[in-house]
Amino acid sequence: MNPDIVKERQNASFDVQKLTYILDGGPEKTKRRREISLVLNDPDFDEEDPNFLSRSERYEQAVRKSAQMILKLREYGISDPAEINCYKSVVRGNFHESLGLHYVMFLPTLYSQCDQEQSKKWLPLATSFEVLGTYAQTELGHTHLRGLETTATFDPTTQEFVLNSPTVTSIKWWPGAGKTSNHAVVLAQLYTRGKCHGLHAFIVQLRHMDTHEPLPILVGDIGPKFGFSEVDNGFLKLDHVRIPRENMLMKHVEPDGRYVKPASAKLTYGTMVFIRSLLVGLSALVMAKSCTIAIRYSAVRHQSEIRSEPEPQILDYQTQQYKLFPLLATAYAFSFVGQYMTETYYRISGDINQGDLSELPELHAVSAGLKAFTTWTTNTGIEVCRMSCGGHGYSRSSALPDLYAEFTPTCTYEGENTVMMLQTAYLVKSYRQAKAGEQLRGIMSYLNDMEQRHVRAHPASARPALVDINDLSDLVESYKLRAALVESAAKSIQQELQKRRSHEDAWNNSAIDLVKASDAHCHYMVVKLFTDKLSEIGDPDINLVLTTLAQLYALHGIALNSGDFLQAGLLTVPQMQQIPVRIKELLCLIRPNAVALVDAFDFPDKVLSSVLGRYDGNVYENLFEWARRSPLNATEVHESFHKYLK
Ligand SMILES: CC/C=C\C/C=C\C/C=C\CCCC(=O)SCCNC(=O)CCNC(=O)[C@H](O)C(C)(C)COP(=O)(O)OP(=O)(O)OC[C@H]1O[C@@H](n2cnc3c(N)ncnc32)[C@H](O)[C@@H]1OP(=O)(O)O
Ligand SMILES: Cc1cc2nc3c(=O)[nH]c(=O)nc-3n(C[C@H](O)[C@H](O)[C@H](O)COP(=O)(O)OP(=O)(O)OC[C@H]3O[C@@H](n4cnc5c(N)ncnc54)[C@H](O)[C@@H]3O)c2cc1C
Repeated sequence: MNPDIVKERQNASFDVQKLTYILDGGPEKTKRRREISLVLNDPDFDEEDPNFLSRSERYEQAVRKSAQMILKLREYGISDPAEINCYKSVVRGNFHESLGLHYVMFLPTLYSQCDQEQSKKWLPLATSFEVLGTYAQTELGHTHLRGLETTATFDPTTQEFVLNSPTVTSIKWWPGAGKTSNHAVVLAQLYTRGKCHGLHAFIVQLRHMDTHEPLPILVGDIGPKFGFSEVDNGFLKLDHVRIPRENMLMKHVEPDGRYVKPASAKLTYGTMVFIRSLLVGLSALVMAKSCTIAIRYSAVRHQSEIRSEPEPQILDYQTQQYKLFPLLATAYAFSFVGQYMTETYYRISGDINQGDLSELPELHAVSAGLKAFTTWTTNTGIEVCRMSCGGHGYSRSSALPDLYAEFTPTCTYEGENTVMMLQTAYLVKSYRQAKAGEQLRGIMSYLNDMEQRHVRAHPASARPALVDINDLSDLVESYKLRAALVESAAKSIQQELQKRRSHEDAWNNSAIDLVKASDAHCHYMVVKLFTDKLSEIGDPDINLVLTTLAQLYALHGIALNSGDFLQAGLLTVPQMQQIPVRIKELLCLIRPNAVALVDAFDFPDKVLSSVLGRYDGNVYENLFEWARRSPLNATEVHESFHKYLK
């Protein structure tokens, strides 16, 4: 064990194990997660570092691993979805799996959109992996749902739907698993009795069940990407492909071609809401991994000098702390927000299953906003962690380049982030309702205060600044008032409308304000949820260290967005000047606990797959050992010497 890292752990002021329990949701859950993690010792999962393999080898290794996982899950009798998730995330490490779409999109779509008869037919096939599915929605030319071109036309004479990609732009593009899957949920515009009824989901067989040869359908892999090398993101061109009427999910078309309207057309989009909710937790996980790597490495890396003494640990540099500790605070904040998002998703989707759709718009708005907010922040954060590890951070052995490449598409898939932020129509709507005197419920209820509390932009001089920057509840209140930026967005739309612009143009001309408002709303939610969580934590040592992190998260966010807080008169200039001073104090308070705080995330070394983030801190000898395994070192003299240099 590296002596620096040993010393760091001795300095901790709290019980790391107890904090792990809080993050997992209780000691029982930690125990079970650790039991599941023992799978890492299974020699059947031994594999070559994917960084040393070609794309095709990576795909093959990933398929083998996916197949092994299925067999092992059966062998160990793991069937609880949360446990399956935990198992898979341990085995997957930092990469994705070829069967990912089957688990995260195909199966959930079947679960939520099959009727009884369909469930009976498809669920056994899909859960036994005879049917391997993907989710084919996006097209070469469009992702915007109303713009999708693929059609499904009902033919009552044969009781079939005819699926067609009429143009190049209508070819399905990006559905994961172009080579792996034999079925797809295809999203297509439904036509019956000559009328279009919008987007609906259909189960389409793509490949022969025995030979895996494609049916008369063009299907394949779209080629190498920035990351996702384990995944065969695919293309799919359907040329008048016929499927039985029973393959339409939720069966909205009667045998005579009559269309039966669903309770809400948006229920077809349910799987996207599900994944967006999950991505909040994924952001927390990846931010936690990145911080673990960068902070452990910073504790063992010595460089340069502060005083004329031996070289200090780079973690002692104030600038290094300023790079990493706000991200550490963010990882904790997002962990608690992820827990909230999961609970909220299951609560509201439970109500939806019972026929109560009243909270669907809020679930959509919150999951879209938090997905965008947390993935954007994490995306930037991973890169800061990589840079903070200097040259060794650039090596694939650090895992940080892979974490970035695998995570960055979360800002794009499942709804491009700006587009998701623009789903703030709900915010503006809520604002208008609150202004009209309606009492809002749930997370939007802060807008009820609008009129009474005059929550709106004021010049600094007009508002007495009562904020104590050391008091978290005051900071939460300031974020809440800043979230009233939605008022500026609503006003901008109003002004545009007064200029006789159409509603659509008024919206587009206010889009920057709308995204800002959405961002401010999400930021408020994160600060509030982090602060609320503190009241549940009884252990005084842990409460203290997490309070320090929450303060840092809140103050750092204000420092980055000082213009908003000053403009709205929420803080005065002298208070603003105090914030960097307080931030520096908080960095000093966090410093002795930094390694313990990342240890509490409890990532086994094999899951981190990072030479820099090793628990034992023995970085250099392992870096050397990793480099020696590079395929270029397989021979002492590379063949290119004989071919070209000699
Ligand atoms: C843990 C998981 C880990 C890792 C994952 C691993 C592997 C997976 C890897 C990759 C998977 C990627 C899969 C995909 O990307 S699938 C494709 C995803 N595509 C999108 O997300 C498309 C994004 N676009 C949209 O969702 C829509 O186009 C839109 C932007 C939302 C606009 O919708 P639209 O209906 O066309 O038009 P509007 O007029 O704007 O909306 C009408 C109305 O409906 C409301 N609305 C929209 N969406 C929803 C919804 N999902 N639920 C509820 N309500 C919705 C909208 O707010 C508006 O409401 P009004 O009241 O204003 O009418
Ligand atoms: C790794 C990966 C896996 C994927 N897996 C799947 C899958 O399995 N199945 C599937 O169906 N799809 C999948 N996708 C597709 C994914 O869902 C889309 O790429 C995503 O929804 C974004 O759409 P787009 O690529 O068309 O971007 P565009 O919408 O073209 O975005 C390009 C730019 O235009 C801007 N823009 C677009 N519309 C607006 C607007 N209304 N207002 C303001 N700005 C706007 C965006 O902000 C962005 O800056 C995957 C994508 C990736 C990268």
